[in-house]
Amino acid sequence: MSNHIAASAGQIADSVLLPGDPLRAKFIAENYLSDVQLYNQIRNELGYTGVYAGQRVSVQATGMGMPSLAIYATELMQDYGVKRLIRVGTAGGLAPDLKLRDIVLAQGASTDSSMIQNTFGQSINFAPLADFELLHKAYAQATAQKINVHVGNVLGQDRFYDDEINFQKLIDYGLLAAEMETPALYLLAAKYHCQALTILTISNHIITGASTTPAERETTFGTMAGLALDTLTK
Ligand SMILES: O=P(O)(O)O[C@H]1O[C@H](CO)[C@@H](O)[C@H]1O
Ligand SMILES: O=c1cc[nH]c(=O)[nH]1
Repeated sequence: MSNHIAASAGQIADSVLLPGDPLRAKFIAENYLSDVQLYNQIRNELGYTGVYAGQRVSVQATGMGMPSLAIYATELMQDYGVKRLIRVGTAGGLAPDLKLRDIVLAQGASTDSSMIQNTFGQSINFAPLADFELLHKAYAQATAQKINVHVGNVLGQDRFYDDEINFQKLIDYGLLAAEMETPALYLLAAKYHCQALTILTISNHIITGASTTPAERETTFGTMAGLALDTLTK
């Protein structure tokens, strides 16, 4: 057991999906995994281990924002020896060509969080990057399954409600979408020499104001979850 995860040694697989929402963890475990064991209910941040395509995989909710994700990612890698982590999250679209339910592979993650500066100091702007092997596999799986994906830089922002941020400037510099966890995930994966990737579903568009319904989101989460699981196991 770690500070926030109740699993005993060996109960968590080497490969883990990381949704922010605990109910998304439950949805993935119930609809995609067989032989499922619930290993964590602390704070309702549900964690499950099961089997997908003959391989053990876990799914662990992280909560919202980098401080929360950092707790789960750190404990998974440091205390449970997890090696591969794929965040499966929602994001607000920024790029004009992004449509609702599109999928984004986060190649890099820009941020206004102080977490990078707290790690490296003021003079280094560390670039949080996806693991190339996972990114390449996810892209290949998406292509084989005719899932249209966008690949590029995303914003991991500290605040969901942020009146100060200049989204237009970020769009001008090619950022695709905004979410709240990926820079911390990529930073910590680098620290622990693990592989990490974020796959995002566009749940709303920040500029146009378009938004999906909860029911629509559930189906699209399925596409993202299947892609992440295939990336980890095939
Ligand atoms: O859907 P999840 O994975 O929680 O991700 C996005 O949704 C939350 C905000 O509503 C933030 O956590 C953001 O990153
Ligand atoms: O962080 C997020 C997640 C989904 N949609 C947004 O607009 N922001």
